[in-house]
Amino acid sequence: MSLSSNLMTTALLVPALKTVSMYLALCIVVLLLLLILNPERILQEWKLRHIPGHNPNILLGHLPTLIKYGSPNLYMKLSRDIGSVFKVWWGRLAFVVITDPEIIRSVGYKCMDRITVFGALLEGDLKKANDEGLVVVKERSWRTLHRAWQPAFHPSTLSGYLGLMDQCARDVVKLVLEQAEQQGEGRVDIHSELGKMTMQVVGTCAYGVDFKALVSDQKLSELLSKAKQPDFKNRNTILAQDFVGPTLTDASRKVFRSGSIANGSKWMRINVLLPEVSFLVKPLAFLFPDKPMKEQLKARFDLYSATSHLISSWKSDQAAAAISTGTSCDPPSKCGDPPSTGLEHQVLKGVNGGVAPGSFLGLMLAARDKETGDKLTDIQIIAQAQTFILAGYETTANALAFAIYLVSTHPEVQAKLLHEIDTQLAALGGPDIPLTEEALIKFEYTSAVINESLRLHPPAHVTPRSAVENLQLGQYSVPKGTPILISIMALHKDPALWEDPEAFKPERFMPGSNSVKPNAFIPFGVGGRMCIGYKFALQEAKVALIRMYSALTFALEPGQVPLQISYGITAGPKHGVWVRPLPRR
Ligand code: HEM
Repeated sequence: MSLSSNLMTTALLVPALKTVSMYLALCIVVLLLLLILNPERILQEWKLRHIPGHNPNILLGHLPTLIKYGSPNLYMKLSRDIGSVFKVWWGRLAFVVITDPEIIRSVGYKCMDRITVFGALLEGDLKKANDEGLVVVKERSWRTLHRAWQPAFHPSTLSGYLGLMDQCARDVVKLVLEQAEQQGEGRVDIHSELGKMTMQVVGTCAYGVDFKALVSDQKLSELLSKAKQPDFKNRNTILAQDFVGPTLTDASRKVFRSGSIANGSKWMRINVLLPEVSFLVKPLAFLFPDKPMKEQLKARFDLYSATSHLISSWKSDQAAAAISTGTSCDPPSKCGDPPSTGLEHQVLKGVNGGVAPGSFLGLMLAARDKETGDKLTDIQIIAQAQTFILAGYETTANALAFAIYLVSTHPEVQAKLLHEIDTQLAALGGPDIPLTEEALIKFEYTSAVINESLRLHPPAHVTPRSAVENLQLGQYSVPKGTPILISIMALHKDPALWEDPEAFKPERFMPGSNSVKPNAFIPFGVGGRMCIGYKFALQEAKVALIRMYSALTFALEPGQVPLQISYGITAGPKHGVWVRPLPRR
């Protein structure tokens, strides 16, 4: 091309480019103006104008501070600076945060729906399996589902879980020693090992099959890599036997890791910042997923497919059993029903030959709507099974890891704990005696240690609600639909409610102490939507501490005080809790 034609092209192109960039700049300005002047945002700001709060950035709200300091730390600061009702902007959406015990109680009882604006970016069945689980579901379906869940936490069912919990706690002691010896030069991340234990417990209770989650890291990665080989012979049978536990442990961990605003996909943050253009953000996120988004989708997919695989195996086992016993199987869909309902459900073989009570899955398959008599749909069942695992695994593992961290940094507490465990076990007949419900009641200091850890480090540090009607929050009124956040952490560390709130003092929770004010301690939430699994979690945590401290103490590896915590959907140790297990016997 000659020089003159080059010059001509440039002369034509430059003004054209200038026009395009001016046009683009104009579009951006208009978009920004539309976002800033967004009527919904302005209306929300107007309706909540009387609620105190720090001035937000016009586009980002308080997001940078929330991410930098961790949301509960900001709520605690604002609660001290402003009072027990204040406004925080998560990007372009204002939440009213409450930290007063009476206001929290009244909201907990009145408001039965959670607001779920920070849900993962999901589509199709993965979205349904998330949205129809008991934690997320709206009030109307919640009642039916809540009724279906209840028998799983009936006192008689809970005592049936004791043998399994006890066996898993003994097994984790062995595993911790093995891991420390073989792979960690004497050190081990106790948080990770406890995660395997809680997964083994919830998984086995949920499905009634040995979850094989309590394995070494090396074995876990071997199993996972085998699970990924598509042409593995008899994959289906082997999956249920060997891969489900490890696959679900790995997937659940990743759901939490990449599911938070701070550590999750940039698309999630954009979605929070620009809810007005969510219809654009979602398809873009699926077209150009970043690493955390890919991790989240893969983990959700694994969780979904492993769960639905187990449900179909469960159904075909039931069908086979029905045929072999000559039970009617007509229509064929009836074969999917579990053999019994309610509390008299089937007793299944649990971990290591121990007896686990009837599985949660069995309950879900047996559940019928009280009014319509309808069964739960397959997707509803998958959603509940998935919820059981997600809600019960990470929370309890975090609670136990925090307890071990706190005990290891407080020798005087450790001495009292060891004394109680040794004396009570000796009185019961020796360290290997199986634990019963009556026996557990006697471990009062162990319970106090768990409660005080849950006060200082509540794994679920916040719980959301949506105002069911125009509400009065102390001196402030808020309109129907206002998103509300109950800050459990701020309540648990309120200096007006707790003497020396940052100190670890299990004595506060000992019988006879009057240090715990009414409604000031709510690690499991409050009202109708309080944690349905709290007794299960407390029983599991107590058995685990008794078995672990009966056999071991833990020396904290240097450089971990104060412990770094990551605040996402739950609060958990950011880099684990690294300890040297020291055998006591
Ligand atoms: C230390 C362990 C645990 C902690 C700290 C914890 C904490 C919580 C909190 C704070 C809530 C929200 C309550 C509210 O909004 O008022 C909740 C809800 C829930 N938790 Fe837990 N939880 C734990 C263990 C478990 C276990 C073991 C399970 C089941 C196996 C479970 C299942 C659930 C379910 C299904 C909900 C939703 C209840 C509903 O909306 O009706 N949790 N949990």
